[in-house]
Amino acid sequence: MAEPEEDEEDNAAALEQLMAQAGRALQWQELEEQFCVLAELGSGTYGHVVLTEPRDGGSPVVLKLMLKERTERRAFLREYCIARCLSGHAACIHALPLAFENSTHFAFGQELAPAGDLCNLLTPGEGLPEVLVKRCASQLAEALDFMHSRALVHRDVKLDNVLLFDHECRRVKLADFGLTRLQGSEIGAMSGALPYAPPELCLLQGSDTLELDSSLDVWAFAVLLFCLCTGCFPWAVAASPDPQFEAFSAWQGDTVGRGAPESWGGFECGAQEMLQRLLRLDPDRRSPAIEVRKYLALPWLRAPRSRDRTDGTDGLGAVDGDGHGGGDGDAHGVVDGGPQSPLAQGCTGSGDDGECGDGSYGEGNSMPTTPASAMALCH
Ligand SMILES: Nc1ncnc2c1ncn2[C@@H]1O[C@H](COP(=O)(O)OP(=O)(O)OP(=O)(O)O)[C@@H](O)[C@H]1O
Repeated sequence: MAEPEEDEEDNAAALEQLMAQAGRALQWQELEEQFCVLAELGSGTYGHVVLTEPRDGGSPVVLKLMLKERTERRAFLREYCIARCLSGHAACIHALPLAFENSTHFAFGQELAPAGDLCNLLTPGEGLPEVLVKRCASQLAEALDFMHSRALVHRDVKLDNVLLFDHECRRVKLADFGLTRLQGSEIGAMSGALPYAPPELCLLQGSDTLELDSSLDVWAFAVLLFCLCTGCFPWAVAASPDPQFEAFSAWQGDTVGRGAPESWGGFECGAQEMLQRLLRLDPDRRSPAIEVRKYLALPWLRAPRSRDRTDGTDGLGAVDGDGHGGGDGDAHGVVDGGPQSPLAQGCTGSGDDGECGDGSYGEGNSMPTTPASAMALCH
């Protein structure tokens, strides 16, 4: 059997080979000559994502345009090749065999996710109905399991990078493989602390590095699930002296069973256990993402909201007329500390001891605003 280092070298060599092939095949093409740009779907650090119509007919195509002045050729080829490799999975966005460059941009084609991303759907401070959260959880777990089985670590699991094909989350896909790297790669400290980053990454300083592992995605996935359930981040940063993170760490290490911190009180026992296992402080002890499947049949949230079905079955009840679950259509909302919903109340709990199994969390719980919940959920 091959040693892990040999596997890593083989994977790295295979990716290099794909990138070299893609680089040789890359054509020079002016965007406007071939495509009519219909709309901008999003923009990020490296460029824009636009909906286009090919001038010679055919279905609309999404193009991810990356500014050459901000994108190295290798980085573009890596993202394109990884996206193509993952295209075979139902829960990974499908990248088309279409890539080109011109004087200003690199570009590659993708299928259209007609309902935008998870930021469109989430009402800050409120969270989604449990049935929708579970649909997202199960599909994203499959996507991550697929990536991790191929030694790829996404490294940017967040609400903005989960694309929707309908407003009921029956089909969601993981996207944006710009930061994806092979397991075992050395990664450095981040410039800005992100709420999705695990403690081992938040601890890195200066020129410290970390060997990339799938457990990093698992942590971010669990933070994303918390956001979907509550409309709040569990903490601003997974490091001291963040008070929410410190309370969570104490709970994780608690041997005397003092119960969940306030912000975890709205989760049912099974969901608390699941999230604790995905958020083990020691990355070696973190569960794989696919473990969420074991918890899908259990209830996750204690305070059912009026727009939730109480039986937790797969027939979604009322979602607003626009299908956005009560949002105002602004894709990038902010948790503003204003009036909180019952789910958000469930998020910080009742101030009760948070013990599992007492079923004492109702809709009347007070919801203190926390620094973490006052952060922008999406960018
Ligand atoms: N295939 C698609 N269909 C519909 N919308 C899309 C698609 N791809 C991307 N978008 C939209 O564009 C946004 C930015 O896309 P993407 O994350 O790939 O770009 P990025 O430049 O890597 O962004 P960031 O720097 O924030 O990571 C997404 O959050 C989403 O709203």
